[in-house]
Amino acid sequence: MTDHSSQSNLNNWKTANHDIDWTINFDTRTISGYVVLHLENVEETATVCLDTRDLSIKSAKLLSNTTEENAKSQELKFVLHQPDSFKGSRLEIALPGQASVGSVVRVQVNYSTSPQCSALQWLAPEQTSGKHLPYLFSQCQAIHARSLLPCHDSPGVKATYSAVVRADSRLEVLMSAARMGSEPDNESAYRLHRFRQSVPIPSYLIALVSGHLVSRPLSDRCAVWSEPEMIDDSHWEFQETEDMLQAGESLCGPYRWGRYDLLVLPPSFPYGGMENPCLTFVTPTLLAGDRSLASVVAHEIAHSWTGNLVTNATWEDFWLNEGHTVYVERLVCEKLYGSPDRHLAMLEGWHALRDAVLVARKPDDPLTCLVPKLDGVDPDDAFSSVPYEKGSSLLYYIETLVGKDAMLGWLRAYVDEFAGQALNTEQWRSFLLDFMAKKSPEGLAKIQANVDWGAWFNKPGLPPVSIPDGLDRSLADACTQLAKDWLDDARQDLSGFTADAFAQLSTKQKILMLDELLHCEQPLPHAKLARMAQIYSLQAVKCSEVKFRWLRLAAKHRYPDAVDEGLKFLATVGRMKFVRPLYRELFSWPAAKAKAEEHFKSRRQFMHPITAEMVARDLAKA
Ligand SMILES: CC/C=C\C/C=C\C[C@@H](O)/C=C/C=C/C=C\[C@@H](O)CCCC(=O)O
Ligand SMILES: [Zn+2]
Repeated sequence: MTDHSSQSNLNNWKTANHDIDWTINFDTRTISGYVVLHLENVEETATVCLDTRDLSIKSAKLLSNTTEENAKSQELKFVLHQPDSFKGSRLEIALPGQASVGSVVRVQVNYSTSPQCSALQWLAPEQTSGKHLPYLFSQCQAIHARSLLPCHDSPGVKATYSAVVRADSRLEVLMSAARMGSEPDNESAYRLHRFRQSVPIPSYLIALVSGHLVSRPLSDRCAVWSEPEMIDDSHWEFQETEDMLQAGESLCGPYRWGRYDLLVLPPSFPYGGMENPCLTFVTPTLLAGDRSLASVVAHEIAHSWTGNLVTNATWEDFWLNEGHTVYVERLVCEKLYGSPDRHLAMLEGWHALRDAVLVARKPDDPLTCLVPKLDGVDPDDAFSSVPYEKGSSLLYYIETLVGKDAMLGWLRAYVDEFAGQALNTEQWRSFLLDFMAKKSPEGLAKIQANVDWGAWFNKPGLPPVSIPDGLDRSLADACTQLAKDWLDDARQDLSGFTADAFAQLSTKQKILMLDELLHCEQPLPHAKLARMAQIYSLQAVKCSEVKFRWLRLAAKHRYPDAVDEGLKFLATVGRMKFVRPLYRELFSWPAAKAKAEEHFKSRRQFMHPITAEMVARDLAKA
């Protein structure tokens, strides 16, 4: 298997387990310690080559298989190669001799991270809600784990892990693993925390957080964690978590991870959610006050099967993780909120796909293929809504061909077949066709007659089938009509527009209505924007998704208030889904560019390193 995003010799070894020992130093903003890799040779070699980025390697040792002999463990020679433009530096460790197939070695690497570690954001107390203790959190997907520990940093490599983490005794420490207790550290003023992840996971799912954290139970197996200041709102917002988990189990089988906890992070967290096993990380922008954005939790729950159990072998097959997870997310939400909600979500998703393909990129951009070539491409640069929405559209299209019962039967069989494994798109297609041949020959015939695999997998731009054409629009029509009224009304007098038409829409409908306006090329005069802002109170709206769309719409039509309002919003959120499009719109507006550039440069030090890097790349292209 070739993973263009890794420089390790992962094909020579099977990684069984990582033993991690970390000490967190908030003063130097580094983590120091070691990792022991338990490796079984699968192809003869005399080296262990690992992915690293910005790590300071102290030593490498070959551990004996008995603890008594460890004292005599053998120092190993190593070379840390020059860094690649985005893959980091290969760590080449020389073994004392050729390792033969089937032999097992335990290699310990002692190292420390850099303050510039791309997987970590260090927050000073003033950047937290509580303002009196520091905070640290990780984000490893796609290829940032290598800045946290030397490893075979590829999603096709799955291993268990154990961890011992020492930290300031005033702080909690959590990981993407079961908590195995904590105690005062004998040798320091730190507290020592123990963790165990017994389900093999890829390195991108290793996660760490340390801060002033408290928790509230949501069910026997679910809790929500956050800083004390956010725990009440978080506990209310995510009350549906256990229901979503049970809905996921009814679709995909038993939940295999033990606990399902949620962590609500500080505003700088770059994504809506991250499916770290046992401890999903979510952005505080989900705290809408009406549970309207809880579908992100349904998404992260769905990853417990599609992505975390059944995993893309490389990042070129990212749609296997995200397309399936969006498809399952919307089936989960259908069980909680009904079928019209599922179709409304698919219509909203189609807007996101159009935006990704026609606005953020160009329709012929090879990175808008469902299965892009990533040789020489940083996965962070390739990231977009395409694998999520073109991928889930393909699955929904197949459902319309074979019927929902056959599709749900396939989904469960797919999870059962590939749980614990990683696969690529060709393996996915083979399994689908084999399953249908056995269970639904008529469905197979429809797939073979209608699905143009080459167009779906390898053609840039929108898919060959327009999904919205066949959807239930019962919740969408009011949104589309209101948007059309604003666009088509030629009167000077706008008093006919009242607050009620918008107020009676649900939050999800308001989001769709604003997307209809946003993705229309018709001009929107400033008088209309001013009337809309006034009667819909858009400057004061709490829901981040509504607020973002309003600001983007206003900036797109060069409405002057959008500059200061937009920059004020950008100073409060770190979610790239909002930050990048809004900065891009302001960077593209000649009258606003200098102010937006200055704003970014002044904010950069407080931003997550991934977000800061991606906005800098957007600015360079502006
Ligand atoms: C074709 C793309 C190939 C590889 C990209 C893989 C990872 C990209 C890296 O940037 C990590 C992405 C992590 C995403 C985490 C959560 C998302 O599911 C949600 C993003 C949108 C949101 O904020 O809601
Ligand atoms: Zn996802």
